[in-house]
Amino acid sequence: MDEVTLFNRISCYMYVPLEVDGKVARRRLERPPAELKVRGCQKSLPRVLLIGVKEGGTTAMGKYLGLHPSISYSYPVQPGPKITNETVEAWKGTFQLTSYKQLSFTGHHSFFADAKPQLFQMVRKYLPDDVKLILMLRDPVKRLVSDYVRTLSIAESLAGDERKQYEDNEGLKGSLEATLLDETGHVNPLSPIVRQGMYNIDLHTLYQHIRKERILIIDGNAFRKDPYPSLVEVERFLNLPPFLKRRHFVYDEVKRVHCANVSSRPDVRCVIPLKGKSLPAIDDDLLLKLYKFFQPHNTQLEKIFGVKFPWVYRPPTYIYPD
Ligand SMILES: Nc1ncnc2c1ncn2[C@@H]1O[C@H](COP(=O)(O)OS(=O)(=O)O)[C@@H](OP(=O)(O)O)[C@H]1O
Repeated sequence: MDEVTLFNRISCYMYVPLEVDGKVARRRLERPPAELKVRGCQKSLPRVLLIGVKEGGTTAMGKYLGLHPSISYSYPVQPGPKITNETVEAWKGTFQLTSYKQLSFTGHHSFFADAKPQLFQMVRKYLPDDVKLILMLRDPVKRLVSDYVRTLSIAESLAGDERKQYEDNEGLKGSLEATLLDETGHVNPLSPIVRQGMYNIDLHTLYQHIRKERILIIDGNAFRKDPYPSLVEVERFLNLPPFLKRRHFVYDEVKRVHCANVSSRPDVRCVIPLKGKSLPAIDDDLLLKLYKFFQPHNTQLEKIFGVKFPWVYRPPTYIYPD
C-alpha cells in the first residue's frame, strides 16, 4: 500500500490541495464525522512521551517520528505547573485526534531536568500503564552552548523587568564565562545551563520512579548527523510496523541538517526554517574546563547506566569535536 493510502486509512486527518498565490499547497482537515467515529478518533493521553533534554533534538524527533502513520504527534505543551485532574484535562485538550490504530505521542524538553515531579505524578496517576518514554541526550558541552545561544536570544528579545526576571531564572550573567563559571573560575554546577548537562544525576532519579524497560535513550549527536537509524530504533522500541525509510530523510546542504520528505505528510519538511543557529567561538581554556567538568558525569552515565554513546568516552579537549 502506498504511503498516502496508508495514512488516509489510519489517520483522523487528511490533506487537501489548496491554491495559494497560484501555487498548490495542502491544507489539513479532520476526516468526516462518520469516519472519525469508526476510527475511534479522540484526544487521548500519550502512550509515548518525549522527555528531553533541552536542545537535545526533541523538536526534530517529535516531528519526524510523527511522520509514522501509526503515531499521532501533538505539538509539545507543558502541563501544569500543578498536576491535577483539571490541568491534565486541559493538557489533553491541546492534543490532536488519535485513532484506535495510532499511539498518542507528545512530550516536552523540560520533563527530564526541571519537571520531573510533574512527570512522575502523571506516570503514577494519569498516563496509560504501558506508557513509554524517549530521552535524547547530547554531548553536554554542545547542549550547553546551544542552550546559551537560544536563551540569550530570548533574553535579547525582552526588555526591562521582564528581561531581568528571565535572565535571573535562567542564570544568565552577561557573558558565557560569567554564566558558567563561579568567582574562582571553576565551572559552576549550580548554573542552570551547566546543571542540565549532568545527566547522570537526573537519570538516577528517573530510574527510581520509572522502570528501565520503559525508557529508550537516544544519542542526540548521532540523531543530528543522521536521524534515520535513531528513528528505526524508536520504531522497534515502540513495536510499530516498520514504515520510515532512508529515502525519507535528505541532507540539506544549506540548512546543514536532514529534512523530511514523506509523500503522505506534506506539512513536515525541515525543522529549522533557515540555517542552523551558528554557535559562538569558544575560548580553548573554557572548552577544556567544560569537557573536564562533564567527564566524570559522562563516565557515570556509562558505568552505572550503560549509556555507550561515542561522546560519553571522549577525553576532555580544547577543540569543539564533531
Ligand atoms: N534534523 C534536524 N533539524 C533541525 N535540528 C536538528 C535536527 N536534528 C537535530 N537537531 C538539533 O536539535 C537542536 C535543538 O534541540 P531541541 O529541539 O531539543 O530544542 S528545544 O530545547 O526543544 O527547543 C538543534 O541544536 P543546535 O544545532 O545546537 O541549534 C539541532 O542541531
